[in-house]
Amino acid sequence: MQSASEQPLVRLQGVRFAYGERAILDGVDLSVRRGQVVAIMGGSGCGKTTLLRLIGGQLRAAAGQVEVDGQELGALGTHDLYALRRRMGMLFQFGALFTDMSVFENVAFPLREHTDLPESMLRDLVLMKLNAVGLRGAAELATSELSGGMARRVALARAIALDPMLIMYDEPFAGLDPISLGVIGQLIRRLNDALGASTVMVTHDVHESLEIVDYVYFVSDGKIVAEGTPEEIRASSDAFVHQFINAEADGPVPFHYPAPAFGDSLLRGSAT
Ligand SMILES: Nc1ncnc2c1ncn2[C@@H]1O[C@H](COP(=O)(O)OP(=O)(O)OP(=O)(O)O)[C@@H](O)[C@H]1O
Repeated sequence: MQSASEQPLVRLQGVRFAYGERAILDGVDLSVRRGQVVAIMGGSGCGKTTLLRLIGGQLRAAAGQVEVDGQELGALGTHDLYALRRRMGMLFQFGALFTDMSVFENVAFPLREHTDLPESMLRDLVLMKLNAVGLRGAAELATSELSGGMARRVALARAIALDPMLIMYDEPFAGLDPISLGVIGQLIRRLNDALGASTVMVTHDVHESLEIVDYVYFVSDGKIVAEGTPEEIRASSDAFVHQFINAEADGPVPFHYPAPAFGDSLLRGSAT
């Protein structure tokens, strides 16, 4: 039997999920070992965010198991699920900040919500988190005074405010210039290691991610179609991986939505 420290922090086995009749995931196996930064990649709409929401317990699998820190989410009651969720930091697309609060108050928010810390301790903690993302000096700024890259860093500081064991990011690089993108990538890695946490991130930025992650899963058609370390991914001869990392328009994922031959459509004088 594996000891707790050898057990993956996150383990999905045979996970199926559907929105109504529409199957999104079908037999997904995936695991995140403690201390790892893992990327989930795949085309638009393939179910990456859905995977994060299943791990975060906001959605329940229709079949299979989702385990976090040895606990099977499907078996947890609301109270235990909330307790587990408190130990996860989540930064969903663009990590919207509260615009009517200062940088300091944005990071303080989860601490005020979930703890009864005295104000002086709370202040020290917020400043430590802001320091970790290089923005201690920006504590009193309004969110309107931040650049896009700075706002993302504040969102990161907020996501780690409660020292999570698992940090999840959905498209952490979206909309960033190349320099901020590099800064955020390095921060994701550094914060993970400094906190002794594990990280799962959903991203389209293959090259940035391969620099900082330990392992990558590729999702397509509801399944994991490829996986490996960055070295294995770079060396992979798998057609899907090749298409994805070289940003080719056509490959196993076709450029064209299925349609009758173009000539037939034109002859019929219809768009289909
Ligand atoms: N609440 C919902 N109800 C019904 N369908 C949904 C819902 N949320 C998402 N979907 C559909 O499920 C599929 C998977 O969505 P998901 O957001 O997980 O994809 P994704 O891989 O994260 O996409 P993207 O990279 O474009 O963000 C999409 O086709 C989406 O349209």
